[in-house]
Amino acid sequence: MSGRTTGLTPPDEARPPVRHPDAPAPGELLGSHYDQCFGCGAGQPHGLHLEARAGEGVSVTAEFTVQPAHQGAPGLAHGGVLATALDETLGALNWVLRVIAVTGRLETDFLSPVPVGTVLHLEAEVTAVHGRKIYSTATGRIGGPDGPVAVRAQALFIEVRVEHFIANGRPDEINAALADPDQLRVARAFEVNP
Ligand SMILES: CCCCCCCC(=O)SCCNC(=O)CCNC(=O)[C@H](O)C(C)(C)COP(=O)(O)OP(=O)(O)OC[C@H]1O[C@@H](n2cnc3c(N)ncnc32)[C@H](O)[C@@H]1OP(=O)(O)O
Repeated sequence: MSGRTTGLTPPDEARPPVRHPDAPAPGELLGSHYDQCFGCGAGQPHGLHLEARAGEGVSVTAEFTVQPAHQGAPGLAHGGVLATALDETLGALNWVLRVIAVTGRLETDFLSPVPVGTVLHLEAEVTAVHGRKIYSTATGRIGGPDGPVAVRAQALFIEVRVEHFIANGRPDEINAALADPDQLRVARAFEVNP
């Protein structure tokens, strides 16, 4: 037994999230955190190419269009792809907090099938922070911000240092990322956080 708490409900001592003073302005396009990311990278031909924007407070919005490569059943999005879209949108909250955090736990509800060709509109917000633990929620709506909710998630992200990636990533990709000035700029943007 590790004694680890696996609940997604913040403890009583958790505090409300704080928008970083240098966070991108509401409406600003956040860009990809990594060109080869399956969720947001332009370098992945069959990836989601999800585009996220900063929202008000500690929130983001995002969109992605379900492609034929994302099918799980004829004409319908794969559930794992939809979970990826939720995960990626939740990960984009890092830009607003200006911390680096990775998914520790992701609980997903699938409310209705999502056909190929759908523009999925996603919203995510941080609800509470406790130490390195970041509690957040996300929803995905069909067609736009007022469309019916098709998927939703509750998540726990854990703050990590950039060394997490250097220590665990495959050397080829790590070395390529370290040699890429754009990638270093993204990493440094988060490291300024006290
Ligand atoms: C750069 C951003 C990219 C964003 C892309 C989209 C998001 C992603 O998909 S990220 C990729 C998927 N996620 C991962 O690869 C993470 C893999 N997991 C890990 O590396 C580690 O388990 C990690 C870093 C999460 C936690 O390990 P570690 O740093 O040793 O922390 P640890 O001490 O175990 O836990 C810290 C706290 O979090 C809690 N915690 C950790 N994992 C979990 C979990 N799965 N469920 C619940 N609680 C957890 C612990 O209980 C502990 O709580 P407390 O402080 O109250 O005791």
